[in-house]
This record gives sequence, C-alpha cells and structure tokens, in this order.
Amino acid sequence: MAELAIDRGFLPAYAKLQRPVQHAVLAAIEKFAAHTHAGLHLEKLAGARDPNVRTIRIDQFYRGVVLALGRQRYALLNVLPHDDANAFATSRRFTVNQAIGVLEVRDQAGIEEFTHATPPPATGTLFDQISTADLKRLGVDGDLMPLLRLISTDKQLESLAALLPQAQFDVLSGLASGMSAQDVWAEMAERIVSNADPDDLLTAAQRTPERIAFVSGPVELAAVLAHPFDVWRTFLHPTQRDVAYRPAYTGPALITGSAGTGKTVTGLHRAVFLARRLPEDGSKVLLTTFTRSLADALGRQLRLLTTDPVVLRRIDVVGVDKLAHQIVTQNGKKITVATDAITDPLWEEAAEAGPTQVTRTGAITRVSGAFLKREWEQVILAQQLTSAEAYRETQRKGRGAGLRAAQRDQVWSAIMGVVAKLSKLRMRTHTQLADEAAIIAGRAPSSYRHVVVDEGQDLHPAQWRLLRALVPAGENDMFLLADPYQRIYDSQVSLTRLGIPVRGRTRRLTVNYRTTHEILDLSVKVLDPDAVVGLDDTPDTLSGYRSITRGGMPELTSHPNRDEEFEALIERVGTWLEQGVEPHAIGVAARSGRLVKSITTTLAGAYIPVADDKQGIDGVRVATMHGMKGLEFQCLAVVGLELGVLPSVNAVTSAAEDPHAHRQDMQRERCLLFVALTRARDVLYLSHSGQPSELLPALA
Ligand SMILES: Nc1ncnc2c1ncn2[C@@H]1O[C@H](COP(=O)(O)OP(=O)(O)OP(=O)(O)O)[C@@H](O)[C@H]1O
Repeated sequence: MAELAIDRGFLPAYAKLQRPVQHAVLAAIEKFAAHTHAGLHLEKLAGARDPNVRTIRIDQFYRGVVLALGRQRYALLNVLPHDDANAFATSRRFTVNQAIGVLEVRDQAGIEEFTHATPPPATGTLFDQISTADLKRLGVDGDLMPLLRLISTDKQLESLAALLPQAQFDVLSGLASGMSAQDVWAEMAERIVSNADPDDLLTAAQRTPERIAFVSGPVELAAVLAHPFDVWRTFLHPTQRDVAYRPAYTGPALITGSAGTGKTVTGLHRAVFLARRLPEDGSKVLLTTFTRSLADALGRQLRLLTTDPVVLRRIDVVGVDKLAHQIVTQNGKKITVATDAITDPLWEEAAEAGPTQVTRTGAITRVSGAFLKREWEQVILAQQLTSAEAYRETQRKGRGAGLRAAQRDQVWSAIMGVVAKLSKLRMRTHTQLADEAAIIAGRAPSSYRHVVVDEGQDLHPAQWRLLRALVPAGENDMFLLADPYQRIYDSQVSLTRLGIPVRGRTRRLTVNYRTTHEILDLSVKVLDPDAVVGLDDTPDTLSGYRSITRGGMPELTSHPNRDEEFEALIERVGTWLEQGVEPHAIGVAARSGRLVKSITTTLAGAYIPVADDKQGIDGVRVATMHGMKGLEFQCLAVVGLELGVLPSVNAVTSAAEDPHAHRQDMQRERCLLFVALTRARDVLYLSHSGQPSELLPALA
C-alpha cells in the first residue's frame, strides 16, 4: 500500500480550496492510500527540475503535487488548478541538507531566473568573508555558490527567502546579520548529522518533522486537515519539538524565547504529552498562566490540539489567581478579592498619614502610596516577612533607595495598617491569596503531577511558591515558559531562591512565527539595549531572534491633535475591514484605560463593531497594552504614542526620587510597548498626536 505524508505547505493550500474541491482531495487521498504504486495515476512531468516530483488528478480542474520519497511513500505537497500545479511541480527541487540531513525544497526555476537577472556587484558581496568550505559545512549547497557571489544587499538576500531552502536561508540570514560561521554552527550543533545520504529522501523526510508529517491513517489525517490554518498543531520547529516531547527532564525546565517564538504552543504540546503518560488514578497536569483571559485562550487552543476526552480530563487549565482563590476558599471560607480600585486609595491614605523618606539630595519627602504598595508586594509578600524585626533586617533587593531602621519601622506599620483594613473587610489581594494558598498547598499532596506555566515572567514569588507546593519535586515536575523581555509587572524573580532550580534544563526558542521580519525589526528597537536578567538569574539575549515571514513596513503617523488621530484610526480600521480582514483579527492598543474608552466610543460611533466579552460581542479588540498580553492580530494599530502618555507618568518614579526605581519603571514601559507591537502578525500601524513618545524615536 502506498503511504502518504503531508507537507506543511499543503495545509494552507487545502484551506484555500472550496468545499467540493476539499472533498475531492480527501477522496483522492483515500484512493491513494488503497492502491499500490502500479495503480496510482501519478504523472511525471516533462521539464521537471526534480525527477521525484509527480502530479495526481484531483478533479477536472485541480491537480495535487506529490513527492516520491521512495519505498512506496509519498508526500503531498500542494493542490492547485491544473496549470499552476504543473508550474509548481516543474519548478521545485528537493534535496537533502548536507549538514543537518533534513529534506529541503527550493524554487529552482526562481533561483535560475534570479541568477540570470542579477548582475555581479561592483563592490563586495555579503558573504565575501565566509569561505566556500565554511558555507558548505553549514549545509549550503555547492551549486548555490555562484548565486551567493551575486548578493551584495540585505534586500537581495530577503528576496531569496521564498526561493531558497529554509534552513539554508536561515544560515545565510544569520551570517548576513553579523554572526560568525562558528556562531551559526553552534546554533545548529544539536541537529548536525554525519553522512546525510543525498539520495535518501525518505530518511531525510523523517528527520524533518517541521515540514513533513507522517500520518498513521485516515483518522489522524482528518484531524490534521480539520484545522488547516493551525499549522502549529502538526508541525513544530525542531527545537520546539525537542523541548515539548523530551521524555524526561530531571527537574524543573525553563523554556525562554521572545515574543511569538511558540512558547505557548510548546507548552500546550508538553501538557498533552505529559497527560497522555499519566496513570488512570486521578493524577493531573496543571496548565496555568497569568490571567483568566489568557487561561481561557489556553483552554481553547488545547481543545484545538486534542479532542481526546481522556487527555482533556487530565489537564486542568486555570489562571493562577483563580487557582489561588479556589484553594483558599475550598473549605467554604468567604473572601472577596481586593482590586487595585479598592487598595489604591488605602495606600494613598496610608502614605499621607505615614512615613517620610530622605531623598538623595537630603530633602525629606513622604513616600508615595505606590511605594508602599510595591514595598509590600516586592519585599514583604515576596519574602514572606511576618514581623517588623524580619523586615528591619531583610535585604530589599532591587528596591533602590535604602531605608534606615527607623524608617523601616514606619513603613512596616503603615503597610500593616492597610493589611489590617483589608482583613477587616474580609478582603485579600491576589498576591495575598497566592501566599495563603501556597501555605495550604504545602500541607497536603494534590492530584497534580506536572505543572506547565505560560507567561512565567510576570508571576509573583508567592505564585511560584504556590505552584512549587502543588507538584512533588522530581522528574518532569515543572515546565516553565517565560520571556523576560515581556515582563510588564514588577515581579523580579529568582527561581533558584524559590526552590525551583532550572540550571542545566533551560532552552531558548529563537524563531518568531507570528510577526513579520519588518515588524519584529522595529519592535526590538524599542527594548533597552542593556541585557535583562532571566528567571534563572542569567542575562537573557535576543541573539538569533528572527522572523520567518516578510511583509510591509510598519507605518508611524503623526497628528496635530487627538481628534485627527482618531479620524485617521477610523479610516485605517475601515480600510482593513473593507479589505476583508475579520473584525476579530484587528486589534487597537493604547497605554491607558482612559484612551481605550475613548477609542471604543469613537469606533462604535463610526459603526465599527467593537468586541465586548461581557456581552459576548465579537469585533475589533480595543485594549490597553497590558490587556494585549498573549494575544495576536492580523492587523494592529497602536495609538496615543506621545509624550506624557507613554511612558505613563503615573507608572514611572522620577529619577530624582529614586534613580533605580526610575530605571526599572522605564524598562517596564519599554517592555510594555514591545509586548504591544509584537501582537501584530502582518500589519502594524502606529500613531501619536503632539510630541512623540521618547520611546519612539528609534523607530522613526
Ligand atoms: N511551529 C509552528 N508552526 C506554525 N506556527 C507556529 C509554530 N509555533 C508557533 N506558531 C504560531 O506563532 C504564533 C506565536 O506562537 P505562541 O503564541 O505560542 O508564541 P509565544 O512565544 O507564546 O508568544 P508571546 O510570548 O508573544 O505571547 C501563534 O500564532 C502560533 O500559532
């Protein structure tokens, strides 16, 4: 019997077909699976650049393009109208990468055309400094050398993205961006194979799970084709796959990677993998994240990844705040959550009545409500301090200006005053709840054997203590996903100090699957060039962080006032809608809740549907930059990017009051803008009225 594999490129092609053609494809596949090679009407094409490419009849108009891998195995590559299928089939060539042994495809006709049309450069080329031997060692095919000796600009290289084999293009992009051959080699090191057989396409295909999926039968095939847009369900990047399907980590594992590198996707695959292996004794996987809406999104994606009821029953998807609340109230205890709207006035009151602080210039000032709140969250709750003595002696790491013993006593009693008021109201903040829940969880074993944590960079130490207490320490206990460049709350955590040692079990994802190269290029410029420190106490890096798709340049527009800025926004969103972009695939982000409100009113006034979760209305999502965390949009507008709004005046301590806190706050604002910008998939539109934000000039 002939066996069929699916090429990654087949899914979007299949998705674009109309229903009857999709049915014809399925029928052709079924027939294919039932026949021996002799009975298959596979057509070889005259002028094909690859002797192993064939086409197969789908219906009167459409043909499928198939690659013969050898030993009765075939990979389905594409489905296109007759002439297009022939053009595709004759132009492609499949090769085996000589460094990493994967199956590669190139647009040979396109390469020939490019080589023919490009004159040799007058000055040097991008790869002059790299020897042919090094290029070959990195898997670049020998026959591409004449082409590379024509490339003198990044733009020329970019135009080869769609023509060259992906892995070879990655190598060339790395070299062109200034990486040495040695650095590129080090990135590939884990994938290097010896003696890749250039003629053994089947073995190469089996080494290429990011592009070729071997399906076990019609049920699995139907599952793959059921959601053809969600390519991540089937095709993982080799690093993602290795990380998600590693049989055993000897303890907690930390997976980092900046925006859009597939941390969530990897976490979902890991959760399913772990759940499948659990015994049928009530043991569970906890899949958790920062907020309820993110947890809801995780739940939806999980159900896309698997419909197996046994697996789904074994995975609890819940936001970490809700989890803490459930644990603290499990015995019927009545507790109301104190939101910022309730606590902020209490902190302000306490600050007005309370402690004074000596600034660097020697002036005596009152500490602010925000200072007290942060001191409570970041020092007292973070370190579980329960007495004035303990607070007096503690190291206030990361909190900038020092406090003398007498001041600490004042600060302590001001904070305890607020805590007492909350307690009297039978209220707790989320962080307090996590702290209490951690203590409760430590008393008795839970049903959780594994925990998978997404958006880990923003979890508070108390939340980490809770998660640590919920799973017994040991093999595969904690699988953590985090990006320190997206830290937008104040938690600065050292996992080791929380009893979660990840040393030797950290991996970094570098390929961004969400955002175009152009948008990503702009987004990373917003970040502080100073390295950020990760949850494992080591400096993180963006080296090798890159996108795999190309698109238009982001647009930055300037307006004399807010009204005109909003007019332009209405027009922009209207254009996207007219172009056929679904309302829910459009996002609008702004720094403040106030701006979000006016944008919502403005868009609604222009008859543009705006999403409202409470009322179950689907539409354009308008949210604060904080609210954009974890989401993504085909088209995104980020507006109100002016001085005074970004960075938010209220969120940044003045440098005169506390230079350390000022630096931290500015870093957080930069990360926040980075989070917002990297929500865009294809199109990014930015605007401001009046003076542009100081975080923007690098973009201009
Ligand atoms: N292997 C893959 N193949 C195709 N698409 C992928 C793959 N991995 C991730 N994606 C897609 O890339 C986008 C980003 O993935 P994901 O949300 O998992 O990244 P992330 O690292 O969690 O992002 P962020 O930190 O910015 O929230 C999603 O649309 C996801 O479906």
